[in-house]
Amino acid sequence: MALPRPSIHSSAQSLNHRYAILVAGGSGSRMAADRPKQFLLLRGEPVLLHTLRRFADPALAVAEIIVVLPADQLATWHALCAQFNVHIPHRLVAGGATRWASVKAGLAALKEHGEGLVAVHDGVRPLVSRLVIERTYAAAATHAAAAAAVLPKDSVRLVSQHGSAAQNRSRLRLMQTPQTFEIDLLRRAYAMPELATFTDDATVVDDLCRVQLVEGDYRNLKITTPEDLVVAEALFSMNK
Ligand SMILES: Nc1ccn([C@@H]2O[C@H](COP(=O)(O)OP(=O)(O)OP(=O)(O)O)[C@@H](O)[C@H]2O)c(=O)n1
Ligand SMILES: C[C@](O)(CO)[C@H](O)COP(=O)(O)O
Repeated sequence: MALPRPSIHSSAQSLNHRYAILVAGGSGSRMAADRPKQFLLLRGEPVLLHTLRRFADPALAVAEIIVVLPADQLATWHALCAQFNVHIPHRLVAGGATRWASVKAGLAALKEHGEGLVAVHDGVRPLVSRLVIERTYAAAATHAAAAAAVLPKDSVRLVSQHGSAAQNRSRLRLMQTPQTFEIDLLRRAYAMPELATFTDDATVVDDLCRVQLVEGDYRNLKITTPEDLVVAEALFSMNK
């Protein structure tokens, strides 16, 4: 059961400190490319570089960006940063076997920051807009936990051994990232053991605090399978 938000702000000022963890520690098995999908090129540049740029927007005032990568891909990223002349400050962290483990590793790297807000974002959602990022930080400042989500556009059915049953899609939401939290809250959530039901950060936090949903964006797609890259190329020019 979700409890009322547990945290007490030491000062409104502390919640103005913004951090971001970009998780890019996966292998991209569903993309089945010759390299992890976060390194594939979108408009001639690595997907992850686009994502990093979105969070480095000065208007967002993110104080520190942590990038989580597979442990065996740190050198690849260093080489890409040299090749693409990347000078955006960020800290690199080796991830884990699951997304949960990678977020946890990113959080550990934020250890000297006790207060503030941290946005967790998939490194493979390169088209996220400043507006959506800003919305999650703003809602987390008020509600302690916030996540971007959109309404399903298709009809939805729940399948079982008896067949399938239509669902009321107006009561469903498709979860996106960023998912943004008070740092202390997210730390307490990630101190608990990993469960198979954790598919995003909201599911990790749910038992501690109600997660406020904010309007996401259909263009904020997660690059998962090959056709997503084609769609992302097309969407790029209409994304701000
Ligand atoms: N051990 C992992 C697994 C996933 N991720 C990150 O979590 C995001 C969402 O995961 P997903 O799309 O599933 O990425 P992959 O795990 O790379 O893809 P797949 O499941 O197809 O292997 C991605 O940015 C991915 O890099 C991560 O940081 N560490
Ligand atoms: C976190 C996420 O992007 C929210 O939609 C999603 O749950 C990640 O799922 P994946 O199976 O790890 O790609």
